[in-house]
Amino acid sequence: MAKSREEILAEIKKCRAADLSDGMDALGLVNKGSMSTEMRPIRPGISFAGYAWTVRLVPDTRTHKPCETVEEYIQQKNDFCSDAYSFMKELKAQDVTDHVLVIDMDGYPGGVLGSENMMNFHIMGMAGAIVDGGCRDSYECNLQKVNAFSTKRTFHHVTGRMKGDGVNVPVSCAGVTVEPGDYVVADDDGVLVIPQERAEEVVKFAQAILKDDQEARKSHYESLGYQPDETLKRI
Ligand SMILES: O=C([O-])CC(=O)C(=O)O
Ligand SMILES: [Mg+2]
Repeated sequence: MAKSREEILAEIKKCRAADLSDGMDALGLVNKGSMSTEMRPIRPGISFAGYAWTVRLVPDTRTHKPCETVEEYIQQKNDFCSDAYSFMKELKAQDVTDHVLVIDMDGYPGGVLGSENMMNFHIMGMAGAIVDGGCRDSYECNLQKVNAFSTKRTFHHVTGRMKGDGVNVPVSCAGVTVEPGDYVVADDDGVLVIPQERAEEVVKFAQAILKDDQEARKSHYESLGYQPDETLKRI
């Protein structure tokens, strides 16, 4: 009997991106879901997996007007925000537990992810966020231990630079086409996207690869007198 999405995700979470990438190779899906090496975690040690919840942003043709008052600036920023962050309305209306926000902005260095909204995504139960674009407020994001990957780090705001162009549509993120609901796996090695229709098979190979690796590494730990750690008990 085919496994449920929840069962598949639970199994994916136990594997490393490396095992799942090997599983993709085993099916002939070589390099198919591999995001570009520019896509990096904002600090070492972040690892998560979940269902893709996609957003596409495109360049905004309007530009910032010089403002004379703070009120004028805030008004302008809010107008731009309602376009760039129009996806927030849909996000808030849905159960996005265990989902990964995948934002395609074609590598533009606008800071769509920041220390405020990343905490908001965490509160909503999202596994993490990935952007082919910018993350800002890096110091606070790391202090708060939020799960962000990006191809750029920046101080730029996204507003007035990008605007919404669709949610839960197929997107192209760091070289990979991501369909809503695909499995997104992120760890220190990078980001891998597993097509939902092949995930169960990928996991089968990945588990066998991981099991072999655990056994080999366990015996190396013994030879070197290392204490076993959690990486020997993933499955
Ligand atoms: O304010 C924004 O839109 C982006 C940002 O810096 C944050 O979420 O902290
Ligand atoms: Mg901020």
